[in-house]
Amino acid sequence: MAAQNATDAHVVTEPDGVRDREIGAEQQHLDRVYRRLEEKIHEAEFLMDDAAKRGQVGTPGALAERDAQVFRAGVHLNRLNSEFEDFLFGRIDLLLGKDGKKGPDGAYTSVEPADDAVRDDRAEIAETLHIGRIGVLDADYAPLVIDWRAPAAAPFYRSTPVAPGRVVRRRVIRSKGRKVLGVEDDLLRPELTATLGGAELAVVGDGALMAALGQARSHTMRDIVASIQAEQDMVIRAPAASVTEVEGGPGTGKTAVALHRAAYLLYQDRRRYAGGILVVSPTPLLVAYTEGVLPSLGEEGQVAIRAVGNLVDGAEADTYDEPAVSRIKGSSRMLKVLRKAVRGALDSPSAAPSPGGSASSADDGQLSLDGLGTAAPADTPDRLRVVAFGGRVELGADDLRRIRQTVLGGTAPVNLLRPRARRLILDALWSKSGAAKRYSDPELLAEARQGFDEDISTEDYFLDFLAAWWPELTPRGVLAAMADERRLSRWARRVLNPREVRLLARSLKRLDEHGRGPLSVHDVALLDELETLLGVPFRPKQPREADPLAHLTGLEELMPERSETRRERAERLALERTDYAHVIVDEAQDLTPMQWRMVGRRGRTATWTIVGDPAQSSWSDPDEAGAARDEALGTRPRRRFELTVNYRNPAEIAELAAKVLALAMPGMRSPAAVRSTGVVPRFAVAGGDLAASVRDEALHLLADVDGTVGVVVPMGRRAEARRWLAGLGDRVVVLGSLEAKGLEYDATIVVTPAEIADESPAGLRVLYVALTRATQRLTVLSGERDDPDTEGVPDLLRD
Ligand SMILES: Nc1ncnc2c1ncn2[C@@H]1O[C@H](COP(=O)(O)OP(=O)(O)OP(=O)(O)O)[C@@H](O)[C@H]1O
Repeated sequence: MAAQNATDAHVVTEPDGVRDREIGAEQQHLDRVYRRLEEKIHEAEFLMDDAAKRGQVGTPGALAERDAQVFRAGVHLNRLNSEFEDFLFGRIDLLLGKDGKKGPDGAYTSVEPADDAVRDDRAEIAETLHIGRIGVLDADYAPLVIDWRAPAAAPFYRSTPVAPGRVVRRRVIRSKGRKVLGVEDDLLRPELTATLGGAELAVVGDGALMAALGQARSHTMRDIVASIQAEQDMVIRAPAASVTEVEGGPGTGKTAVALHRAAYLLYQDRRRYAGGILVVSPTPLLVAYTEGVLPSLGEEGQVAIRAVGNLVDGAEADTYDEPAVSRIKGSSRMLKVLRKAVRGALDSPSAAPSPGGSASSADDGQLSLDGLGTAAPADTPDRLRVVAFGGRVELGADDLRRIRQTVLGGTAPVNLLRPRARRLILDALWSKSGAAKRYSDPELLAEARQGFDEDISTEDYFLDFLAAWWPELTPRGVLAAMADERRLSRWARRVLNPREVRLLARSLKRLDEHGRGPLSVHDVALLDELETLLGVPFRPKQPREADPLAHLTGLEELMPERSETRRERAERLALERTDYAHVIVDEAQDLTPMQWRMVGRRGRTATWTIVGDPAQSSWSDPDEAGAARDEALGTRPRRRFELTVNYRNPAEIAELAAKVLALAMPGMRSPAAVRSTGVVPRFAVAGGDLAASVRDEALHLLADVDGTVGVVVPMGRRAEARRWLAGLGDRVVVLGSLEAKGLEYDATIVVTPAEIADESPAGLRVLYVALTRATQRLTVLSGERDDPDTEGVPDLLRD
């Protein structure tokens, strides 16, 4: 059943004066809470003051103690200050519980009422709990406010008239600063005559959910903490173990639920999750839209929200490839191509960060060597010549090729193979020098060999040769090397067809020879894969400079620098690829196979929450993406939830969108809209001047709604559409069809639907996304290609 707990609940029209009296009662409670908060702020300030004084003692112990105290007090003060505004939002009035046990928050723990709590449909309220963004206890440790994430707050969200538990009345309190503005009640046991302190329980208002949904939208998402619905609450509070998968149509609250879940997990187990929750979002626009939600829930800094194109440090994708190229770059076939490319790129100098390698010759010692890659500084040397024991020893192109092939034989990361290559080169030189024959005594032989190795391998020429012949490759460099169509077709043989090779190579020409230049969203997953395939070689740590505490602790003496052990290296590599404790994937249906691999690497030991809607997928091959998702999640058990109610679109808009859903995914059900506005979508037809039509429609909608207007255009029309709408103010936003994902506006114009649908194989699903962004008004503006009928209804949206 749909979780319309607030909408199903019984609502009573209150007699005059009741509302004011009830608001007054809540005001009194809020005043008490504020007095208590002020006391706590004084306590925190005192603690900081005291801690600062202790710091003056100056011993290392006192310093550490001061730091810890100041930190704790600072966090405390910060939380109190930031959550001071509007943090009390709910109240539940409860029957007597089955047992009389209280939890750590001071509330009774029983979910079910006592057998004798109700007699002849009459009952006395036994407990009243106020719910807020943080918990506040009074001086006697009785709860003034319960944290919304505490178990005692769950009935506020979960109780329905069908399963009310102990809840008789649920109240949403609206306040601003210190002032209570209003209350909205739902009666969950309408059959009861309940009393509180002898007086009959009052019921006020027409439902908090509807009040929340009717508000004008701004450019940022609001939290839904005061009106979370029962089916949403089940997801938010689901145990963190393994994988929680959530599916639901547009507007069912998936993004909101995912963010509230992050806050809930932090509350449940802060030690485990602090700093370790990653939220992967499809676009930077959605990141910007949602990033205020967690701070409004009192969680700042512990959760990283990153767009999928910004997951790799230092790589900010700001470009979209055309659909045919995205399909190639996102496909798991790329893995084979990249594996070949990292090995092949050793012969393409641009893949190295800076061309090294031109070695100078020298004949001034017992040994000299000469890396003869002289044609151009960046060329790979094809000969190595040393003078040893008075004679010349040379490795030619064939020798070097053989050594390289031997070293590259396995699947180890290419950048980590240089030590092995170096060893084989020295072996080959030694063997060619014939020196082994001169020593019959094995000890002398070993000594001579050691000397030979040390002498050669410390010479600058040899180091230069190695740097040129086996350069450290960078992911960007390899990507740039793939822009060479001839080379790419070698690496992609039997994986990509010639047309695909051409498209891929051409799209990478945006980058210069070292891979600098604008990256597309799909390039980023390739870079991440390349980084794994290449490996990050160990670099000895630079001695640390001026650590002020070093002389106090003596730690430097206790821990001298050592070379890295294999285990340390494994740990370091694991750390470098930041691994999160929990990964939340929003709009999961859009991740390509290569992106799943990238995200999977960030959650190898994580628990997961994955929210998405297959009907909104812009990826053309859901089966391939599904397989990559399975691989990223491994064998972890999964728990599935479905969200069934659309809180965003009025029924009139949802019905229209359902027509496209029926074309895009026949048989798929769209979620039930929770409200209707009575305003049907408007159909308009652009005359000869599309720009003027779009502008006119935008002006209409600006007059119709108080909040935002989103204009969704085909990806290729983004730049011109921005010009068409210039000067209309910041309530109007232009979006390419792929950028509309996850966002919402009070009013939306969908421009030339057929063009959006034709943009890619997943175009109909992309159009479905565009049609489901509006909370109040929708205008569909057709062009010629839409074949509109006399009413202006485009072919795609007719019955
Ligand atoms: N319980 C609720 N109370 C108030 N508003 C809600 C509730 N649930 C969802 N909403 C609102 O409904 C809108 C849609 O929510 P959200 O963006 O999380 O949905 P979604 O499932 O991620 O949608 P889409 O798949 O289309 O991106 C938001 O404005 C959100 O605040």
